[in-house]
Amino acid sequence: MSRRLPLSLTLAAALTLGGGLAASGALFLGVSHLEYDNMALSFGQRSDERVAAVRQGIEQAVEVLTVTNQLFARGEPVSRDGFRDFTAALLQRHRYIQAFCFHRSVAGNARVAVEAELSRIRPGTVFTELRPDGAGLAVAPQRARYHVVDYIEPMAGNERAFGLNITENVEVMSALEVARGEGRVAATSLFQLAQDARPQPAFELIMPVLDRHGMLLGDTAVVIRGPELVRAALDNAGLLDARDASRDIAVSVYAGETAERGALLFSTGDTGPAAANPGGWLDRLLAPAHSSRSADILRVAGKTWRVEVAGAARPFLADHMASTSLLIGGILMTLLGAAFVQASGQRARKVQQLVRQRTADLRRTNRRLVEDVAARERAERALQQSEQRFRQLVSMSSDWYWEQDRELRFTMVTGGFTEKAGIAVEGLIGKTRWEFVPSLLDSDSGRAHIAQVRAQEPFANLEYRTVDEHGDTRWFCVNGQPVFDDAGQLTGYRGTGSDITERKLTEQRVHHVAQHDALTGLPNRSLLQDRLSQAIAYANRNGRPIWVMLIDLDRFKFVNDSMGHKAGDVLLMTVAARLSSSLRDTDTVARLSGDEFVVILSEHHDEPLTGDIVQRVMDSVAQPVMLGTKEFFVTCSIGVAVYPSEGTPADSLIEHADIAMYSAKKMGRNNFQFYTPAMNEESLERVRIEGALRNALERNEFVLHYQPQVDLKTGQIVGMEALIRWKHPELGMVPPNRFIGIAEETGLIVQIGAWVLRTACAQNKAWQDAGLGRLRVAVNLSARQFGAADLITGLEAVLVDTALDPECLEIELTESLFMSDVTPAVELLHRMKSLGVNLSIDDFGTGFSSLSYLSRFPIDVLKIDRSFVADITHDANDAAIVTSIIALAHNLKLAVIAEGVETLEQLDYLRSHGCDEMQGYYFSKPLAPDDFEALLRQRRALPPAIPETAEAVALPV
Ligand SMILES: Nc1nc2c(ncn2[C@@H]2O[C@@H]3COP(=O)(O)O[C@H]4[C@@H](O)[C@H](n5cnc6c(=O)[nH]c(N)nc65)O[C@@H]4COP(=O)(O)O[C@H]3[C@H]2O)c(=O)[nH]1
Repeated sequence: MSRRLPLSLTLAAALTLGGGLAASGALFLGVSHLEYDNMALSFGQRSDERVAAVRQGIEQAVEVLTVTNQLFARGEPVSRDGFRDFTAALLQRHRYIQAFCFHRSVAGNARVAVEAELSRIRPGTVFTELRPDGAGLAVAPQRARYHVVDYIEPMAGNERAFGLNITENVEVMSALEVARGEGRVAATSLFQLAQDARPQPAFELIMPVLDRHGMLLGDTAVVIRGPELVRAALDNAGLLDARDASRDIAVSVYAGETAERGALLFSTGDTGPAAANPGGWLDRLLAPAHSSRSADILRVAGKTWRVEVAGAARPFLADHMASTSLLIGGILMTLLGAAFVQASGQRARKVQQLVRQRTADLRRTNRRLVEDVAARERAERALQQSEQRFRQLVSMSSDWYWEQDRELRFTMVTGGFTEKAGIAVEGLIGKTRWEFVPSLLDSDSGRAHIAQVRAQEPFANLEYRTVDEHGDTRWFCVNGQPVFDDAGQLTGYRGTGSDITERKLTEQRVHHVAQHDALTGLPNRSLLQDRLSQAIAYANRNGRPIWVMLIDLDRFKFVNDSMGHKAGDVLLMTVAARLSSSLRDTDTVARLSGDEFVVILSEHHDEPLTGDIVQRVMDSVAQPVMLGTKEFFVTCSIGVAVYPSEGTPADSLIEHADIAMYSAKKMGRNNFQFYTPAMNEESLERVRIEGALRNALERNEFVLHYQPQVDLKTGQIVGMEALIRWKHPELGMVPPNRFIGIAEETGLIVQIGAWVLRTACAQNKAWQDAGLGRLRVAVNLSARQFGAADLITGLEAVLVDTALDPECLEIELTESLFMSDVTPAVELLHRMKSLGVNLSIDDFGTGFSSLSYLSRFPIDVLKIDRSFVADITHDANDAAIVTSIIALAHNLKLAVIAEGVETLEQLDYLRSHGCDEMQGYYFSKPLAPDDFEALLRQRRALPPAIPETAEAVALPV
């Protein structure tokens, strides 16, 4: 790489330098010529000013003399005092005047008189003349005529001139002649002023004084100090002012046409030819013709005056500042311009290099940029797609997206919040969540949320409730997390929200369903427990008792079975409504199960708890109910447990109410009982029974008793019902009513029932084998057994094993077995019937829902429940029911057997209405097998009926 010398000029720089210098020089010359012209013009003006001032000064002196001459020319005598006063003012004003004089023309013979006159003014005054050698004064010789100084002012300083004769002064006299000839003021040549201590050139202006006839009386003259006149004239014109540049200019005044030294009147400097060009060599070089010198000739007072003016030498710069500045500035600018061009050129080369480098760099950068742009475009596309996906997802999802600022105020809510939440976004923007939903400030979850966001923590699943624009309640669920900047400062929150109103409503419905009975809408067992806990807490707080009532409908089973489930449901709903309306709103009515209801009564100060409340409940239930077209009367049994009371812990209230209710039922239904500890004993006994029952079979504690069934026509025993008895070693003989229900509840009835069936069949076969007659044995079949899968096979096996003729076996079924689902029950009955056994319906009339089903059932016998039989002789209703059952059975070709016959009246009634058989204490109680066998052997019988009383249906045997 070649190295360039630092001083090597570029062509552009050299051209700039050359051009700039040439232009600067040309400009300098042009401007300097203008400056010279200006200088000449200025000098001319100043010179003219000075010439005019000199002229004016001399003319002013002429004017003064002319005025003074008028004083004497009037022809009137002029007093010496008047002359003094007259001239005093003029002398004061015109200081260059040496003296005012009046020369009187005096004849030679009048010399003495005049000298005497003058001596009076100034003693010793005589006529004097200048010596011819000019050395002082001498007494004038005798002349024919004198021209003496008669008046002179001021006297002081001019005393020697007083009485001076001037006839011998050629200069003065010739001037007088000129003045007399021209009739105006004339000036003398210069002379040295004799009376002045400091000799200076002076001249005299003179003007003749003539009488009326033109005779010369004398003349007036003014002696003038020449330099002072010129100085005063210049001064009056302001040309000697120190501020004026008078020092720059010299003025010379000559009394004459030429500049002779002897004629020099006044001078401030050299104004000769040497001052023609006062500048230096540069001026001579630049403007050789330039001159600052002038010479003017004036003609004043009959004399020529030469006024020369010359400019003083001045530094070149004083008059050429502009051109010089221009030149220097031009040179500097040229140098700077050249330097700039030089630098620019060098920089341009560097820039070129740099540009090449940068271009290469730029190409590389550009390639990278193109790659970056492509990558960025890909990233932006991906971001757009991502954002589009996000927006689509948000719009499709039930969620919305929200953002808050650092003050936790909403700044944005997207994702169709308005459509999804039913609330305008504007109502949310600018508010905090708790300003939007003030209830958050009052709830535990709300306060916890506020503390959480103030601690700048994320939060999730915050659920709260608000009201939309239609006034509907809406539930929201929101999640959020804080947003921080790079410095870790919180900038806000963002998150998602969703409308969970449907879910909440579903939850509420589920919760309601979970806690309420579907049929009656009353609280169920679960909610009952909650309400009970609250009531107990209330009781504990206030010291007031609560009552828990367990209400069980009497004979609901009958309604349900006889009228169908729908009627049963209607009844339950009616009772539920009546219970609710008969109690206060603060009391709880719940459905426990089936036909069991629980009421919680809390005592209030205005209404103590009394038995009247219970009675009121019973009365409300006991109102007639319309089920379809029929009117029913339903009663209920109520057990009441009181809290607090001895022996009833809080968690046993319902159990104790249940025990009390059982007690009420046992007392004959439509009744209520308060729980007592004794009732609990019975309950405990149930528990004991249940425990003992599990071992009873193994321990052979069961036995069967048999109750004879008698044909009402023949009076003969035609069969017997097998009734189980339990001989417990401690409890003694336990009747079936005390343990059959428990056995059914526990399922033990299936095994017990199988034992009964086998034992009864075996016993019957044994008695038949013993020749005690072809009897029929009736065995109760419980609902649990009826539903057992091995019912048919078990029955078959028993018949096979005992070899009893199936016709000698009667299975007693209850109506409720068929009510839940008729079709499978009918099928099962047919399969049982196909084995050859007889089927009877026990307790008929207490629960059958639809008699029309009877025709579909393959049954043989209807057993009239003993509750109807008990009152047939007293109660027309029951009698009518029994009559109807008998008629119905016979219409269906079924036999009818009445159980619970205890009196002859009952027997007669039944017999008279065509009942086929009877069973009851009137004939025999259930008997132990030995006793029953003895009865058979005795051949005990009823008196036979009168044959024509009724159409009978033969019972199978
Ligand atoms: N007041 C009165 N009662 C009379 C009269 N005649 C008979 N009885 C009683 O009436 C009940 C008739 O039996 P049930 O209706 O089948 O009613 C039976 C039956 O439902 C059930 N039961 C008895 N034994 C069995 C059994 O082996 N299996 C099943 N599943 N249930 C049984 O226990 C119930 C009660 O049986 P028991 O106490 O033996 O009571 C028997 C019997 O002693 C009378 O003139 N007046």
